[in-house]
Amino acid sequence: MQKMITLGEFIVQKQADFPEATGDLTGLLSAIRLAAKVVNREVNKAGLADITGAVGEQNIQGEEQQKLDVYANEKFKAALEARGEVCGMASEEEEDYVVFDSEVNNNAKYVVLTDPLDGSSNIDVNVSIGTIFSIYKRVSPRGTPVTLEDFLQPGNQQVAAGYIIYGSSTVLVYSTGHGVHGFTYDPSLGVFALSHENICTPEDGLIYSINEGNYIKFPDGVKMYIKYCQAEDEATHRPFTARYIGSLVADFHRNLMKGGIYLYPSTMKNPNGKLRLLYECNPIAYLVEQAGGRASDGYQRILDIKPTELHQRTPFFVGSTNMVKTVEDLIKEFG
Ligand SMILES: O=P(O)(O)OC[C@H]1O[C@](O)(COP(=O)(O)O)[C@@H](O)[C@@H]1O
Ligand SMILES: [Mg+2]
Ligand SMILES: [Mg+2]
Repeated sequence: MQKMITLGEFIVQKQADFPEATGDLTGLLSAIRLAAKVVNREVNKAGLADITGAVGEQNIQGEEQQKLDVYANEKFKAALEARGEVCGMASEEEEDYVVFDSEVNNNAKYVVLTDPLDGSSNIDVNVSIGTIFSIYKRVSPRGTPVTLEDFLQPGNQQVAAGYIIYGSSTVLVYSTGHGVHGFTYDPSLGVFALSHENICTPEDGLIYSINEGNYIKFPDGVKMYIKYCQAEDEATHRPFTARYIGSLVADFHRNLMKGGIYLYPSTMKNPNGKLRLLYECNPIAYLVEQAGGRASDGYQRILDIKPTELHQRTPFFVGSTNMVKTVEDLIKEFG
């Protein structure tokens, strides 16, 4: 029987690979692990009155906030603030960045950006949802309150990123720049156990994920790519299979494991697309590159985009390298 390796053990083992490590990132990751367990317990009750439905307020995105959006945001915020490694947080559910203003936190090294609950439209209909997180070292001096600049770093400066998917099982997937690893939650033991070490995504896949309901609003290059996916061609195993859950984390996770591409292009209504660069696209792009895949806005590498606003959006094409390259070529040719 293979020995179970828990997330906690794995993080500590990996820390040993870096003699200069201080243990701060280890501490931070264990805070995320704790919050994930707390949120997971609540997600499993989705459908019961006290955790179902909207809170009756809109967030900075103009979206109806769901009770689980707010709950997850509060639990991750509390877990991160309680740790001395984090000086501030930015979140989809917070209009401005949050300063953890205590002497210990002001002296901390890291900032965290998060989408506390991804796939909100699927909460009440029992479809997989998730949490996404992105971690940077601060650029402002330690011992002072965190600043906006600490959050507006390009994705290529991330020191770690990951997501939790609350699905048929709960899986935490993360990377600190040394491969992508997945841990499945064992509720009987209350631990995340290593289940997917060194995830690599195929260069070519057979799945495409896009909300085709927006088809007429898509740029021509994207329309061409959808037609390409649907065309008959045995040599390239087309037509590809269309799969769209409507939760970025769930669509990405499936495609990461099997090979595929997720597309959220610009539309006439959303010329910058829908997804948020800082806490949806950057962490997912970091993971896919660590797994051998590719992520762009159709023209440039997502991780090289220099952010200017906390909640800025970007078109997003992510997944198997050759599939993303194909849609990029069509966008460059047809717009
Ligand atoms: O309903 P649409 O327009 O297809 O958008 C679905 C996309 O929006 C999102 O729900 C946005 O994320 P949030 O739920 O965190 O706001 C993604 O998870 C998903 O991929
Ligand atoms: Mg989201
Ligand atoms: Mg969200």
